[in-house]
Amino acid sequence: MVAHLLTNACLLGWALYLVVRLVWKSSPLPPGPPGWPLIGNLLDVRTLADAPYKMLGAMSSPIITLRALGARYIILDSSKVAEDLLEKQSPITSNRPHFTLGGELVGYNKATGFLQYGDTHRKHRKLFNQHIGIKRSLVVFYPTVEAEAKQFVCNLLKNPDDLNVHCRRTAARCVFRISHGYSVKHDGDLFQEMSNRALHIVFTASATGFLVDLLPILQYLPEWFPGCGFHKDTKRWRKIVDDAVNIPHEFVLEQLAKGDAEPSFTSRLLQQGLTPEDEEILKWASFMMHLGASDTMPSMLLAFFRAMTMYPEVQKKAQAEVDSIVGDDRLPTMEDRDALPYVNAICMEILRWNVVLPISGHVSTKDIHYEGYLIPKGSFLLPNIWFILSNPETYQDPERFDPERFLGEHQQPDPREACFGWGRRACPGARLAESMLFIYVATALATLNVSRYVENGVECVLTYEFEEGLLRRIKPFKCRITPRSKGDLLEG
Ligand code: HEM
Repeated sequence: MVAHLLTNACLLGWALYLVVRLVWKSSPLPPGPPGWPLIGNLLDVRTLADAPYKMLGAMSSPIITLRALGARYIILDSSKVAEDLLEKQSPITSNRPHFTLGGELVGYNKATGFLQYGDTHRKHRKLFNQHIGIKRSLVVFYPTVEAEAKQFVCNLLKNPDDLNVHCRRTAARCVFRISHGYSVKHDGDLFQEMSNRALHIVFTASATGFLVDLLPILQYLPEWFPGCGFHKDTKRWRKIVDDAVNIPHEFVLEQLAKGDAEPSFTSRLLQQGLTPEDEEILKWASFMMHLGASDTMPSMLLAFFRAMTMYPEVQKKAQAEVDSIVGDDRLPTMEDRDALPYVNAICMEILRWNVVLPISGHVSTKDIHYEGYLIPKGSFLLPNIWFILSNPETYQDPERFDPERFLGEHQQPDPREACFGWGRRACPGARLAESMLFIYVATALATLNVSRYVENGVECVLTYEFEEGLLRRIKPFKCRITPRSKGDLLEG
């Protein structure tokens, strides 16, 4: 009798389980554009990789599915959806796509941004949070940022036509001092060259690694096998990346041994005493700071110069604010930040107007049931940062550079809640990036005038234009840079 009851209960339980699974699994995927036979939405995925902003917001749903080659790409087209999935469900939406060539073979899978979600990633984040994520520890680096901003405007005034080069160089210099306490000496500096080459490899490897990512078995086949020529490059690339990670780290160890180390992210952590495993984590986290900053920071500075050229009235208003608070006998510092709301609004508008990383990539590690849709385990979750920050329903006249949108009574949403991403993969360099942006912008406003470039007696008019690509870089442009009366403060 008891056995009979037990059998019935088991059968009933099993039937209930099947029904629940069926209902759960039968939820549809979020909607998406129709695909082609065999290739599905492969062409849309290609557009997504080449010029994400071209196809974004094309559908009325804030969550869209593209399907290609057996993979699902779920595009998150609103802040709410991104927050619901990446922030509120972060334990199961914080993984990264797996890269065989760039990741495993070249070694980038040890860098924060590429790590699979888990204990090692959590340790990386802890280092960032403790040392550049909170104001108390970040203040140590303010004097460095202020000194580098001053050096930047000096160099720019000597050679104003090289704006692009100066923006790249100053971002690299500033971050090297913060990460390793190393001062880049000159063009072609060994450390800087190593870092540039290693950073370049991550893009080349992800472009050429497509086939190996699709067919990981290729990594085990010999170099002479058709399609396996990548092995030759891989060994060379791995050495370049290893050097860029290890050599600056060894430099800090030497400086510490001599008692001569400039305070830096690396030196401060090494002084605490680390296990070999944690030291390895530190090396990659420090290296990752360069990758995090290398395209974003120069692009933010260029956007500032472009905006000042296009909107002279914004520049005038900001200069008046800086002059009234800072006076004319010193340069701005981080201490002035709270007293300069208009300058802060310019920085926020740069972050909204100039979205360098239009899209980021997470992977779900469990099935997710959201708003009646099923997002299966292993889907790519792609928050559409560019669209969120350019949606005309949120930001009126989005192509216009308008700091006023963040001031007064009816403020538009703060772009910092989207431009740095959401959840456990959100940018750990956000506070540092914001501080750098503020100091560079305030220092430039205090010391320079930016205006339209004049060629053959004709003023060059700039418009809102960016280059296509996975990173949305500002198109090269010319502007006129001249000193303000505070130019004498730059001496010495
Ligand atoms: C204005 C400049 C910057 C912007 C707009 C920016 C934006 C972003 C975005 C959108 C992500 C991806 C978030 C996600 O996947 O959800 C990211 C990741 C990251 N950023 Fe930044 N970033 C900036 C500057 C920096 C700087 C200066 C650093 C240096 C510390 C940095 C370090 C990183 C790292 C390490 C990651 C990977 C985080 C992880 O995977 O856990 N970023 N950033």
